[in-house]
Amino acid sequence: MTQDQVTPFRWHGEVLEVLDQRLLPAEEVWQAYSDAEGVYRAIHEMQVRGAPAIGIAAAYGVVLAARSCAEAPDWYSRLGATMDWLAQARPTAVNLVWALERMRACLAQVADSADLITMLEAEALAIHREDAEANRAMGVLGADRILAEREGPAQVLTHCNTGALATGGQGTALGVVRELFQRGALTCVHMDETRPWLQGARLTAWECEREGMPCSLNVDGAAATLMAQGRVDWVVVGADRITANGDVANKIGTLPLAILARHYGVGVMVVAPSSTLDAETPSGDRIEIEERDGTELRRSGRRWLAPNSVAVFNPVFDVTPASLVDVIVTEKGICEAPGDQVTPLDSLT
Ligand SMILES: CSC[C@H]1O[C@H](OP(=O)(O)O)[C@H](O)[C@@H]1O
Repeated sequence: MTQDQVTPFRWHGEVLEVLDQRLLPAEEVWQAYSDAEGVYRAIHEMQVRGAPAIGIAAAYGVVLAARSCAEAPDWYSRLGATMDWLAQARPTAVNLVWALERMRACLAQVADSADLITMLEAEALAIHREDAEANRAMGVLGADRILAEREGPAQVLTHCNTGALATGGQGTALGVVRELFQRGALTCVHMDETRPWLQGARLTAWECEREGMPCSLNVDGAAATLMAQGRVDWVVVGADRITANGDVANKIGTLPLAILARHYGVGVMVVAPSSTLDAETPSGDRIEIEERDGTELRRSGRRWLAPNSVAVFNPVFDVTPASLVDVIVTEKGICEAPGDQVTPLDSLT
């Protein structure tokens, strides 16, 4: 893969290729799927991950399912059931459901099964394209906001992976970092390794190193010291779901970062496309937080990190209250101090 072609998937009309992110950075292995079952597995097992990316992958999964049932008399009901099933691949990122609802609305427009695949594929490609466009717009808005109140380049800290591997384009939070870098306005991007899945160490560092970005990897627990030493101007993170009151579900470890940032006077910027906004859920306490298997903490590959019998608490997301967020950026606008707004999503949609 050349430097400017980092992408989590490649669509070939009848096959979706997925870059297996479980194996990065050591190996670049592409898995090919020709049915929705494979795409479900790729999402559930986190071969492909990242809120926007799993929505896009699921949309392509619907096209693959349509190819397999377009001749069946019950193609409409079978595709509806497939969408319901794909929506269960992971519970927290609303982008998955949002993309499938887009596909469901497209399906409702199909009058003749002869048009089924063409129409669904066009919708999946549009969802992918629009995400890439949203990434570019958020990069500009987020970089402008960071540079608006400072002289000279910025030092930022990211959590998890929110780059090209997590989206259909240049990334959300990491897309803002890319924009700063391209403007010559990035001193350093500090990357939380992001235990236990290590998206920061394995994925964000891989993306940044490939592009020659000034970057530094740190254990999650070192973020406080970086802030105490004045080495972070902004914490810039993504999101998996932003509720009506502006609460933010994101990778586990985001909440403590926001608490630390408030203590040290560091800004917290959440960068997410409007497909991450969930006006139907009133507040963060109503979000289903995915818990994954304890083996993700007990072992790393063949190496045991803890006794096999030890109990494990492994929620892979947490909820940051709107009151601890300074700025939310979508491709459609910015919301300052969402915790002070009655309807914080209004300026973001
Ligand atoms: C722009 S990706 C948004 C979000 O998705 C990641 O979660 P996961 O790696 O488990 O799919 C992380 O929470 C990112 O911030």
